Amino acid sequence: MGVAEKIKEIEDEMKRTQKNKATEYHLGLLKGKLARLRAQLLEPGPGEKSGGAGSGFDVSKSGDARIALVGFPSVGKSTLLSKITKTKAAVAAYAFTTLTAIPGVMEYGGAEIQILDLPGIIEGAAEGKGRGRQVISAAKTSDLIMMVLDATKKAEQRALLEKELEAVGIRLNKSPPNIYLKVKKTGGMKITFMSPPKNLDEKMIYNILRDYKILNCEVLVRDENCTVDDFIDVIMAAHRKYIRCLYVYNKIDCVSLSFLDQLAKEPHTAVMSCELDLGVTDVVDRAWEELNLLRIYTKRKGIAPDFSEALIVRQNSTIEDVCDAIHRSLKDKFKYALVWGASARHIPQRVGLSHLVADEDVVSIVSK
Ligand SMILES: Nc1nc2c(ncn2[C@@H]2O[C@H](COP(=O)(O)OP(=O)(O)OP(=O)(O)O)[C@@H](O)[C@H]2O)c(=O)[nH]1
Ligand SMILES: [K+]
Ligand SMILES: [Mg+2]
Repeated sequence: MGVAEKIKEIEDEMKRTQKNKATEYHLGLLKGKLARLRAQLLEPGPGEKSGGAGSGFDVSKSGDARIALVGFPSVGKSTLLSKITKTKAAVAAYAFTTLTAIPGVMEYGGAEIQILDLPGIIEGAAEGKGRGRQVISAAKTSDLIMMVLDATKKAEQRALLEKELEAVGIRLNKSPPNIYLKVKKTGGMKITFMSPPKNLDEKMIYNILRDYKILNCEVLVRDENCTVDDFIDVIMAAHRKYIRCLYVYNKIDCVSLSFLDQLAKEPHTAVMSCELDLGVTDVVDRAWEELNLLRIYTKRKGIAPDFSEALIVRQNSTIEDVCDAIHRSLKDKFKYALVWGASARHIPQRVGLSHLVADEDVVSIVSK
């Protein structure tokens, strides 16, 4: 039996099994097995390279961050790429117009963001339908997934896509579960809960670990809300990727205003019409926010700052991080910095290395 058939068999058994106290441990074990098989399915087959060199999906990363456009066919992914970058991808009303990964560069206030337009994916993509596997592997390399959805299509499309991404180990808008797991050579299993868990117990964890042949280890569950799925994610940590996701509903020119209002209220969601050029700049701004990056403009004494080139640092960065981004030894010569912008109490503010910077701050470093 092939891996795909084994997966199908387990999924069918899970559907058949009623959820109750008596079946809970058995279902937990099935979930664990399913996670293992799914990881196996993603391993490249004989003679098949992962990502597939030459397959049109091996795009090298460039710029400060990468955003992947993921969605069903003909939702407008390529239309969006053509709108926000200089790259022109083929756009057409038929499904699977795009067959490979097409990179473009989006300039955003001195930051350069790579946008990866991908072929449409369909239900069953995780199991290798269409080019699903390559598309999802490409999406896995991104810093943000923009899930492009068709506002005129049924609401289920979003859940279906989420399920496909889940199946290959992508976790959207989630943090890694707060569970510590250390595999050891000897000593048996030591399982500890920081507070009584609501959805997990020692027996469940013990059974799953045994099934994974992990017999010596230390487990500390730090969050009372952790579930069996979370625990399996921790065991499978090498195959899990936690990625931010912005849900983008396109084609709002074809829906009613009240429906539009309803969509726009969902979390991590933006709405647009590429056709009417409505909301596209808002989508771009929202994507930038979701990336959690800051643009810092440096300024030399007596010269106006250059806003065409930004230094990119992570959220919660300090002047010290800004120095490191400019040059590794700069902070050794650091005397103070002058800051103009949202992080400054007055303008300019004279600050030290520990000062937290904000997006679009202008910084001038004064050295000894
Ligand atoms: N009404 C409307 N149509 C749009 C909008 N944006 C794109 N389209 C149309 O939707 C169709 C599909 O657009 P594409 O950009 O090719 O879609 P895609 O998601 O890249 O499709 P695949 O590459 O086949 O997966 C085209 O006919 C576009 O003209 C929009 O905002 N409103
Ligand atoms: K299309
Ligand atoms: Mg396309």
